[in-house]
Amino acid sequence: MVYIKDLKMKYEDKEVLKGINLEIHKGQIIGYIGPNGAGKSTTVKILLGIINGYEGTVKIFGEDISSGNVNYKRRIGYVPETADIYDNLTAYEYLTFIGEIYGMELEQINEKAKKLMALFNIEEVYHSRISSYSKGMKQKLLIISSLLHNPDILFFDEPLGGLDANSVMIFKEILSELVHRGKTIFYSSHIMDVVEKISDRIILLNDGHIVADGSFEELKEKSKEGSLENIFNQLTGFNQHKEIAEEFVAVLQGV
Ligand SMILES: Nc1ncnc2c1ncn2[C@@H]1O[C@H](COP(=O)(O)OP(=O)(O)OP(=O)(O)O)[C@@H](O)[C@H]1O
Repeated sequence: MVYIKDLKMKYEDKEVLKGINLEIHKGQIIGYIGPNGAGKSTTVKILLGIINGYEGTVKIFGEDISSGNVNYKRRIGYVPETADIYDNLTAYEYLTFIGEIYGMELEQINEKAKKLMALFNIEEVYHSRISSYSKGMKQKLLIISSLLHNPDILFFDEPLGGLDANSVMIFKEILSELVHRGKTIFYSSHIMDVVEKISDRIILLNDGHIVADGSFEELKEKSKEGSLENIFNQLTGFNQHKEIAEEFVAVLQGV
């Protein structure tokens, strides 16, 4: 589904991706993790064709995305880390707009959208302006808009922001149901216990390189660490959380 060969990306002089190689197969949930600023969103944005100027080869559904053919985007769904949602619109208007971009029929969009809003318990705001939504309600709308056109690959960048515990449970079940039906999911997040539980394969990006790639069990065996959080700390060479926290509080107190 996704083929990445020797992917490099620079912003001005700053080298963010330093040669990434990756193949992702159908029906997998990939947990894509790494420290802040490691280049996770950059990778996703390259795959989505949002940013150019990279070096290397990127193929989606077997086709090189630099060919200029953007048809592959019809088969992709995306929940960005931060979304510029048109919040003067109502959900009805927004989802109609998104659905039509993907070539769906108005009636089909409306029927699906209403049902999905109801399943997420936000049907009563279908005709309210998005600006009046809570954070979690907006996030549910974003999730719905990424899935409405039934895409084959899903890119989720920190998708749980603002969701309550019940909705998180529903969302995790949705992911496993989608994967059962042959969808492929690329899931980038800092919430390690969720990544640990849902991912078939975990990829850790650090300093522009992939430093770990395997199932949670494989990573655990290799690094001899317990939780994914511990493995993350070990592989990114981080063990000063206590000292940093103490110093932080000392600075606050003017010690
Ligand atoms: N448009 C841009 N122009 C210049 N530098 C950028 C731009 N976008 C990202 N960067 C830089 O590239 C690096 C990687 O950013 P990116 O957003 O891909 O990281 P990330 O792994 O998703 O981080 P986080 O976990 O904090 O979301 C950062 O140092 C960031 O400052």
